[in-house]
Amino acid sequence: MNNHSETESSIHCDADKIPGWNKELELAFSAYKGPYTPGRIASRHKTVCEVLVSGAVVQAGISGALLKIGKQPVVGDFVVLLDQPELGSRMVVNILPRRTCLSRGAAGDGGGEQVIAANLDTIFIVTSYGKDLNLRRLERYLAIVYSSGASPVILLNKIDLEDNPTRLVEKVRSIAGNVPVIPLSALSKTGLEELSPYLNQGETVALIGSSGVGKSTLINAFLGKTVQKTGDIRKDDEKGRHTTTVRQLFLLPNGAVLIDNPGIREIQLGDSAEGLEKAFSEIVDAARNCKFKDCTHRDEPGCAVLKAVENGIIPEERLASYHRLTGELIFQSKKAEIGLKRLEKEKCKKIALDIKKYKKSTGKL
Ligand SMILES: Nc1nc2c(ncn2[C@@H]2O[C@H](COP(=O)(O)OP(=O)(O)OP(=O)(O)O)[C@@H](O)[C@H]2O)c(=O)[nH]1
Ligand SMILES: [Zn+2]
Repeated sequence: MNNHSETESSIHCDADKIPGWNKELELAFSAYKGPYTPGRIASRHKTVCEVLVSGAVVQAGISGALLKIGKQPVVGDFVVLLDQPELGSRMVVNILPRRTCLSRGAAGDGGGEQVIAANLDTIFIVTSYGKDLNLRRLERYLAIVYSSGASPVILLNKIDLEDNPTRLVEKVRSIAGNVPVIPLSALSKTGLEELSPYLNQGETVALIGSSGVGKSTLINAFLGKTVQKTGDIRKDDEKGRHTTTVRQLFLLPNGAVLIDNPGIREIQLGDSAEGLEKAFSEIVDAARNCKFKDCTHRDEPGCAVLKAVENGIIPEERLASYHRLTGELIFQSKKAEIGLKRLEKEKCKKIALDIKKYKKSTGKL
């Protein structure tokens, strides 16, 4: 395939610099001499990527050698491109070190983690008034975002549909700790200015949240035009139709970067132990006074967490949520372990077969 032609794309790159490029990346890239150029992944398809380079969006393939060692470029990645115009080829040959990365537990029985996007400064967890507002789901998102290394901000979209937004904002704040909770309406463009502190030049913000909460509408509002199709909500169950299909990076006129994520219906915790501790910091704090170091806060004597629940300091639902998510985490890591063991077994089998083949070919069998 000739992937060297510059593509027409909905992604705009007026800046003659790669957004988010910094000194650390410069240093990492300085190891590459010759026909190599830096770029940033704007969208990833199965075998091709759209890549922001200085002042343009280009298409590039992914080097087989890179995939072979398990490196998968994702949206937001800063990459090294090998340009060979004489061969009509442009390839992503390496991924520069990731500052932060948003992952989720991989689907299927192999366990492990799947990186969704990289090099994010802030993650907007978008939820909306109505049935989507689910504190337990927000707690899960918070744990995932904390473990990514990016800072979470909760957006409560569709305030135009709510008579008493303050009550709901307070409800969300009760589980959010120090995380900002911002009520807004993407459709009527109210409250959007509250987001400007997170959208400075060179900063990268990703949006996550269920399908239909208004992520695409929000991106369109920021860009001042329709770049992402939005879906109508089915009246009966308020579940959004899945309208966004590709995870994509958008450049705002001021040089900030927004990354949309298609509605993630079921997001698993992956390897978010640290994130979980941050999302439930009041439980972790209370647990320091438990009698036993390995207290599970279920029925042990001298459990300071259970006492805090009894005294109404920690809501019972918070502890139940913590238990449920901790259980999931243990399940995920077991799954990953089983997956690894299976992989090892397969590897051993292959080595044994190779030895057999070798012996056969040399007449030793
Ligand atoms: N009333 C109201 N409706 C909104 C608002 N924001 C978005 N919507 C509507 O909600 C529906 C879903 O919005 P989208 O922007 O497509 O949602 P999404 O989160 O991008 O969904 P996916 O692409 O499936 O992940 C559309 O019909 C929007 O017009 C808002 O602030 N108020
Ligand atoms: Zn305890």
